[in-house]
Amino acid sequence: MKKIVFVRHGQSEWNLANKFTGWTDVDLSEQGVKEAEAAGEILKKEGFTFDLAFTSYLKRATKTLNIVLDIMNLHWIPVIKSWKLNERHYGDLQGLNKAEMAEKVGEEQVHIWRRSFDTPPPALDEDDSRHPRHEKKYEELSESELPAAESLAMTIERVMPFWEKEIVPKIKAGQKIIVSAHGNSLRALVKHLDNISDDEISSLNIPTGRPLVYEFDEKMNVKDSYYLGDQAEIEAEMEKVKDQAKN
Ligand SMILES: O=C(O)[C@@H](CO)OP(=O)(O)O
Repeated sequence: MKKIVFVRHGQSEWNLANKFTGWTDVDLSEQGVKEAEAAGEILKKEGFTFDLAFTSYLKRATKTLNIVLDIMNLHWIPVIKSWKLNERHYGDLQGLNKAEMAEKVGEEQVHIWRRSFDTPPPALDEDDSRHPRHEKKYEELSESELPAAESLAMTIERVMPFWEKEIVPKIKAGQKIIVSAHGNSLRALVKHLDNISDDEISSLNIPTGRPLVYEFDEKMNVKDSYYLGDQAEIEAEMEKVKDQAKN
């Protein structure tokens, strides 16, 4: 049986502060470290092992992966990092509080920014210091690849080719893989794997630090998918993500 494990990074400092984060490179919170440790523990307990890992360029995902691999004593496996697994770029909203914004512009508007399929948030100006063109870690990106704000649809356009080209062939070759990424880059993947419509994807929320397993048949059809851990707790965490912009 071919499998892959996805994990959204543990709670970040800005998840804790309820701020739009996107490509802002914030650290894990104390609770986020604990969530990453719990992810490693449950993967170990359930008998998972990996021979290859993927993560983004953002430290909340790379640190989560390092903690998981540390607990599983898998420091030695190759880790492939790509900006293509980064969180969706949240444009000019990055740094703003979600609930405060809902108070200001209304919950409906914030819901559109957070969960609509193809409406991007307001874009960053090119000379804004938060624009990725000013960061060394994105110097490999071409002009057309550098985002100033992304919708989920735009995120899908960079995540899915990476999935097809870099990850799927390795699953097919029998490699056991873990991907440590982000709420919206993982929503892009889950949308594809579960064949979720553009409308329905708006109600999908991914909790932090919970391993999500996908099982495939030989033709890479999804046979099963499930979160590891207490299902009631996981449901409650998904609801909390959904309600972040409630004031
Ligand atoms: O702020 C962000 O980058 C993401 C993930 O934390 O938020 P949201 O769930 O609102 O898309």
